[in-house]
Amino acid sequence: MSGHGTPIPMTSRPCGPLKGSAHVPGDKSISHRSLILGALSVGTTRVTGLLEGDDVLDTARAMRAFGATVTDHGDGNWSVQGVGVGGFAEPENVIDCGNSGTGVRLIMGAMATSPITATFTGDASLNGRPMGRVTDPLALFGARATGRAGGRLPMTIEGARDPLPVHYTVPVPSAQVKSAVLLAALNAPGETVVIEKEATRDHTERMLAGFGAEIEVEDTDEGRVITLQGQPELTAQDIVVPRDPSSAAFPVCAALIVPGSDVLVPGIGLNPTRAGLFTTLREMGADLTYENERIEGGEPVADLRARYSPDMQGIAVPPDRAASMIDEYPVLSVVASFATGVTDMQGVKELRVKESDRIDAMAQGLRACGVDVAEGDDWWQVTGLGAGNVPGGATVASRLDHRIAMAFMVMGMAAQKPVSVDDGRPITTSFPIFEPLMAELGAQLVRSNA
Ligand SMILES: O=C(O)C1=C[C@@H](OP(=O)(O)O)[C@@H](O)[C@H](O)C1
Ligand SMILES: C=C(OP(=O)(O)O)C(=O)O
Repeated sequence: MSGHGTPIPMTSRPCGPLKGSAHVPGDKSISHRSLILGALSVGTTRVTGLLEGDDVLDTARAMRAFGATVTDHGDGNWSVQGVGVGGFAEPENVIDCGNSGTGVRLIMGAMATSPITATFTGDASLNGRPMGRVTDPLALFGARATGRAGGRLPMTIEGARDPLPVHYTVPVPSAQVKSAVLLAALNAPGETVVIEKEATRDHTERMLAGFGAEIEVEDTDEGRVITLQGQPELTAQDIVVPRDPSSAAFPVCAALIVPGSDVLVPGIGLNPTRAGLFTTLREMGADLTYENERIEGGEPVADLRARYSPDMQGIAVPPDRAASMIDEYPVLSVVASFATGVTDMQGVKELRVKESDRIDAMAQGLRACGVDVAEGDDWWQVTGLGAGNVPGGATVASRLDHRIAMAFMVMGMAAQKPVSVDDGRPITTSFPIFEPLMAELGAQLVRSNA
């Protein structure tokens, strides 16, 4: 998502019951990691079900720029011929990671312990996001970063020539920071230890083990202690990417608020570090069930069935659940508008440094649609109006943020009047088939202002 060109306004009109099956695309986090670890391994990694959203396509291009051979075989089947740990070549041009925080931060980590220099940039959203959280620990390995004021992109990273292993406690709950450190540690001789006080998504740890790295994870009083031995030979793998719970959130939440709906969302990854939204919705009284629970590729997977739930109630979402649903707060706040009572979301400061300040973007949009929102630095509260009582009828700024755009499209499906966003283009960063998939279920989305 470049942010250049002409915005595409999008409107969601109140619709009849949503019915049918929603096959959402592959997991974004696992897709990025498949390409990056594939590029760092020896042999050919085959990936099935890769998310072909802009964020992941930017990572694929970046891996080519560092010397890997990345091939699109069609239908989500990709292969990556890796260069091995320490084998990255110096890119000839600037690496443009588009809208993707995960892409840029993980790739910076992956190159920071090789004797090469690379310059990174992104769109207006990514260029406003903090990178110091990644470049601080990368400096401990011996890498040097030069960027704009406040640690912003564009930024040049000069990789460490003689990297040292590190011992690092991640100061913010961020899987991107943790992963950047672990990927940098791959090319540092000796043992790197990363500690996270709050557990965040663990796809990097799981996948590193799958590619043959020596990695140990221990839950202690200090938090999760991850120990990785440097300079392993990673061996190419076959990876089947589970469907993305963060994308499943949209058809699931839409079904809960649109009268008469009954939607099945099959094959969703339910890794506990990702499934917080579904737990929260069930606590609110949502008719959301897990069917056909199973293990696929080492990850828990289920078919989610969501039915219209007119009696949901606001709850206090525990702060220690935040990391497991961090990308889902925008759409949760939409569901909360259709519940009764207050939904209280605490410990969510990280929402302010995503593709947009998501508390501010949602608060302004929800208020414009007739919903009361209170907010502080790291919390916000939505006062629900009850099923069928949300006015809607506004055009909301999507701020180069796919989750904001999709959340308001979901709201328009069940509000009294249509809801529009000024620009729907960011949606393709993570959910390129959002429009046809939701239309197939019965949503009425049009590309223009109401
Ligand atoms: O590691 C990842 O794949 C991600 C981590 C999260 O970001 P933070 O690490 O900044 O919390 C999340 O918001 C993002 O969509 C994907
Ligand atoms: C925060 C997100 O992504 P990223 O940080 O990778 O841009 C997201 O997808 O909601």
